[in-house]
Amino acid sequence: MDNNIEIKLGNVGMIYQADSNEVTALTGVSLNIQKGEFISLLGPSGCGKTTLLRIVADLLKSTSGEVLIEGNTPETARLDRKYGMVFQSPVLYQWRTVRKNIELPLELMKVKKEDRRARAEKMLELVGLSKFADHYPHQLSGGMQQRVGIARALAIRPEILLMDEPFSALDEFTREKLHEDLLRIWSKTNKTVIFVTHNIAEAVFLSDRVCVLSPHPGRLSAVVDINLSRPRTQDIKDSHEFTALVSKVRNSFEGV
Ligand SMILES: Nc1ncnc2c1ncn2[C@@H]1O[C@H](COP(=O)(O)OP(=O)(O)OP(=O)(O)O)[C@@H](O)[C@H]1O
Repeated sequence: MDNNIEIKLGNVGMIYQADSNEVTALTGVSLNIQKGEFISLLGPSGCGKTTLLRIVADLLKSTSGEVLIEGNTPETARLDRKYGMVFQSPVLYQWRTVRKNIELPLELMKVKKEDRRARAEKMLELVGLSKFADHYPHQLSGGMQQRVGIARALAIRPEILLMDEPFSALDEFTREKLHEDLLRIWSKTNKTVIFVTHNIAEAVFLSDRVCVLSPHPGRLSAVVDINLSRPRTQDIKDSHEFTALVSKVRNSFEGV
């Protein structure tokens, strides 16, 4: 086995039972994800992106196939706290300060107070919010709240960061800034990232590989290598290579 493979998906399928109907959300998804890789799951609404992310996270069990996280089940990986999750809405506790929101998972893990404090400080610095540690969520912009969500996910020191359309509710300017910030954080922390999106340019800008999911039924129709140099800044979007990759990804959808 390749020691560098962190996540192995073998012929993963998911059939939901909805009343008397069956919905095939995913069929035959096979993919190996390397440690430290930045992967996007890209596709239109209903192609099974969230389903696949939830299967990896052990929030759902696939109905066929196999998922291995460093050779173990997703359940083992979850219990070992290998996952950090970031959702479209950061779900912050309004009565807790930014610092206290970031400390919350550490409290649940019974991490000592001084250690919690120190880790939260480090995370605040990483996401550029040190000055806002004692603010409450409603005092922050949407982009800042999402940074708190990222800091909280990273506080438990997960190996794998699972992100479900984390920036889709943000305006274009904020989103672009967060793209660059996320890449900086990723390069500093060496996490494996699975990033769900339906935005082609976002997937190309961020990823090492873009996994294209096509609908009816949800399946992996292509995996496109994004061999753009790093670090990446917004001006890369003006390059011929970038536009060529966006076209290549767009042309790899089937039945959309
Ligand atoms: N709990 C459920 N019961 C029945 N069908 C479901 C359930 N959850 C999802 N589905 C169906 O499975 C398919 C894939 O859904 P999923 O949410 O994974 O897609 P998605 O690509 O993440 O979509 P979106 O971009 O809109 O979030 C869809 O047809 C959806 O209707």
